[in-house]
Amino acid sequence: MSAPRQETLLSRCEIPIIDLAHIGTDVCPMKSVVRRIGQQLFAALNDKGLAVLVNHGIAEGKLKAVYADLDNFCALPEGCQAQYLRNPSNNHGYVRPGMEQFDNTKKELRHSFNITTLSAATMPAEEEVPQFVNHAIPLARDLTNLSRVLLQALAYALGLPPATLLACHAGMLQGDGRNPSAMRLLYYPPVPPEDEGPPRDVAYTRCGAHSDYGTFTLLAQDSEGGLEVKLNGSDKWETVGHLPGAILVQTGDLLAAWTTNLLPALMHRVVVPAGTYARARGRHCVAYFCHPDDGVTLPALPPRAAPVAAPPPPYVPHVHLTLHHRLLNAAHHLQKRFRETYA
Ligand SMILES: O=C(O)CCC(=O)C(=O)O
Ligand SMILES: [Fe+2]
Repeated sequence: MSAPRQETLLSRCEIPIIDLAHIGTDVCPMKSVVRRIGQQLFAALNDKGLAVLVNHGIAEGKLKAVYADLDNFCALPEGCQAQYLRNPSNNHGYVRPGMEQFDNTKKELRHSFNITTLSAATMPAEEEVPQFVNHAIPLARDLTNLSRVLLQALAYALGLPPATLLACHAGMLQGDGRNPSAMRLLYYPPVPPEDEGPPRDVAYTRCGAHSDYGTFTLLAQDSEGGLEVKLNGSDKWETVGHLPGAILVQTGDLLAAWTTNLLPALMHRVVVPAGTYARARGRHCVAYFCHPDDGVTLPALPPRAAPVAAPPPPYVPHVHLTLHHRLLNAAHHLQKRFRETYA
């Protein structure tokens, strides 16, 4: 008898799907389409904390190519990988399993390659991972352009002139040190079978519970599963599931702080899937963390014309993200979170 199919948020149609057809990664999309996307995105982030983007124009092949490149990078000798280790001053580079921990009670099995600048000199060389640069740079540009569309859409939905948020995020992946946005390639290796695992008191996970630190995150994942979220207002972990070709968008800490929780930050984690077969398979994902430029002050939000369906959950700010200081201290918030999570 086959195993029962797992119910997920996607299989139950509980995550709003936003169709970006007619936009692609165009730099100059149509106003009416952007306005409609803004309304849908605002409603989804307000109600759930995440949405699914389809017809976004980023071909699946581009994702598969970087997944394979990261596999090849992870197979290099440690000494060779060491040239590309994460630089704490710009967050660019390779993060070995255990170097970044969200949950200190478990061993987090995850390889990441953070890309914060598009300079080829900072990426694996052609003779080490052929095509890494040729695949990663166009994908990073596509995800930056997609983020720019969403920033315009959000501005409309928040009642701001459409270019307002774009102007606050002008430095995304420009590599000039004024904006901490990053594209992160992730590979979660197979997890040893339970009976061959580490001593009983050490548990494995893939990524401990956290919310992301910036404005929003775009997430493309393969079909292996394991991503779980707590929807807005809920304390229950739920499995997201997989929609082929789709990209998730989820709210980060800064958008939550700026909107005083009208758009709350989404708590999420990646667990090791149950069963020997699923544990023995690796998982791949690309995350794009969209952040405002360091030092910008996000504009005050106009009062909302109509109340949203449900009042936002009470906003409990990080001490350094209080109402008075949150806008000036985005960079400070990020540095604090990096200190907490990186060994
Ligand atoms: O792998 C995933 O699906 C999520 C990764 C993640 O949450 C992160 O790197 O911040
Ligand atoms: Fe995350």
